[in-house]
This record gives sequence, structure tokens and C-alpha cells, in this order.
Amino acid sequence: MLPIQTNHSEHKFTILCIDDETSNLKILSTLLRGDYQVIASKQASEGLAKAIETQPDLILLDVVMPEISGFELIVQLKNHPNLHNTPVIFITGLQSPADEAMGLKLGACDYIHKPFNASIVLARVKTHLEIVRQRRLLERYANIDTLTELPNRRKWDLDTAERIKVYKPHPELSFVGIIDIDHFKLYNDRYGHQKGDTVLRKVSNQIAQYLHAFGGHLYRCGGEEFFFFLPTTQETSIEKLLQGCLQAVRALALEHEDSPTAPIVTVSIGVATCSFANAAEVNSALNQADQLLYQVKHSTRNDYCCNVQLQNS
Ligand SMILES: Nc1nc2c(ncn2[C@@H]2O[C@H](COP(=O)(O)OP(=O)(O)OP(=O)(O)O)[C@@H](O)[C@H]2O)c(=O)[nH]1
Repeated sequence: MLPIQTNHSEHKFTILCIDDETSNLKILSTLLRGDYQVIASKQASEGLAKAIETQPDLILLDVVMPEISGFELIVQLKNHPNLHNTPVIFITGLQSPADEAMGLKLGACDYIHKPFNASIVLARVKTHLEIVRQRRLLERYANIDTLTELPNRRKWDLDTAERIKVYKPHPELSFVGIIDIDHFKLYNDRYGHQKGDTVLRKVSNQIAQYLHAFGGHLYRCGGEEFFFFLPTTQETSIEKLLQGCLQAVRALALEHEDSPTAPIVTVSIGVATCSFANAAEVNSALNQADQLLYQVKHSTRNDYCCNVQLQNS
């Protein structure tokens, strides 16, 4: 590995250059380092390892290299779960239309001939990084609930799919749960929707922060309904943890004079164990959590119900 540039500015895009010619790497680095963080590699296999390790924003890739060609390497890059979206620009002496077509067919976003023109390289790099920026922005907005700024239902589905993908049998189970604000219609009716929105933000952010401390994640999945994922809790029992969650909401002391449950805003929680073995298992766990939430809603509210005791008995 040849570290050409050492500016670690957080806001700079990172570009990985893979080329077996040191002189090419030096020219590219000099060209790019004013605006970008540049990482360089002289070997394809080392370049792949660097790509996996550093997750660059863009890769400039030579084609003719000893060991592994750029055409072979791009296939590996595109098959890697964390790199398949990373744009790759071929920068090569291979000039034939057939080679160029092959490079683009294999997934490169662009193809630049050597000897290259510096302004054209800079312009094309800039264009592709702008596309990266816009794609990330779109992904962000597609996955976030704008009122609470929490991940939304779509993100829940994506994360669930990811958890299923990395599933490994584990003696300890994780948990999925549903949290619902009590008598929220009455809150809106009494205080108005704008104050209702504020309560949604405060309560959900309080819970999200609380769960985060235990490795959990909260998602807004409906009006005043939130899903959560909680990994196996080693230090604290699930009961204690859920009690703490209810208490965290009560500690906000948000007035709710019309609530038959308490003079403050409270929540109810249904929780079920879940191993994330497959989608059917997650759906079944969510259904259980929903039924358990229903039980709480039809008894005291401001409480939780979990299937752990049932499983242990
Ligand atoms: N302010 C505000 N209210 C919302 C939002 N989304 C849903 N709601 C309100 O949430 C309320 C949900 O009412 P219900 O489903 O009857 O539930 P609830 O009144 O909380 O009753 P329980 O769940 O049985 O305790 C409705 O009045 C919706 O209008 C939102 O984004 N902002």
C-alpha cells in the first residue's frame, strides 16, 4: 500500500486509486489531493483489501495489472455487500471500444483513456461524487421520519432484512417490541396537533436515547406507534430494561390532564423474543408483540408485557 496523501479531513470524499504504475499513482494523487482524500494501492489484491477497509467514495481502477486485472477486480468489488454501490472509473491504456464496452458492462460508471487529460479526470470524478452525494441524501430521506427524525418503517424493513442476512444461531434471543403512546387522541383533542407533534418528538427521542444505551434501535412505524429492536441484554434483565424505558417517558413529565391512566404522558409496550432466523419468524414475533401490547392497552396501560416468562416456563 502506498499512502500518497495523509489529509484526514472528515468532510472530504475519499478516492482509492489502484494502478500498478507508481508514476500514475503519483500523478493522480497530485491531481486529486487538493479536493479529496486519496488512498493508493499498487496491487489489485491489496486494493481490494483497502477498499473493504476504508470504504472509499469512489475508485479509480487500472485494467492491465499483474496478478488480477481491473476487469476481474471490479467483479469482486461489485459482489461485495459494502462496495457494490461504490462507483468505479476505469482509467486505462486499453483504447478499443470492445474493452470500453466490457468495462462499462462489468459495472464501471465511467471509462477514461490513458494518457488522460487532467481536467477531464477532475470533471468526471466531480460528477460521479456529486451523484454519490445525491444518492446518499435520497437514501437518508427515504429512511427517515421527518417529524421525529427517527428511522422509519422502510428502514425497519431494510434493517430487518440485514439482520436476517447475518443471522447466526445464538443461545440468547434478541427482542422486537412495539411502543404506543397512551390516549394520544385525547392528547391531540385537548392540546391540539402541534403540541401532539412535540410530544411525539420528545417521547420518541427519549426512548430512542434510552434504548440506544443498550444497543437498541427505535423506528417510527405508524402515527404514535414505534417498533424497536433490542439485542440480547447481558447486564440488565429485559424486565428491568422495560421498566426503565417506561420510567424514562414518565420522567419527561409531559402534562396529559385528560388521560384516564395518569396526569402525564405514558406509553405501553409489547415485547417478544426474536432470533431473526427468517422473515416469517420476525413477522410472528411482531404479531406476538402486537398482541401483548393489546393486552397492556386493555389492562393498566403505562406498562409492558413480554413473552419471556412464557418462553421460560
Ligand atoms: N399530533 C399528531 N398526532 C398524530 C400523528 N399521527 C397520528 N396521530 C394521532 O394519534 C391518535 C391515535 O389515536 P388512537 O389510535 O385512537 O390511539 P390512542 O388515542 O393513543 O389510544 P390508545 O392507543 O388506546 O391508548 C390519533 O388521534 C391520530 O390523529 C402525528 O404525526 N401527529
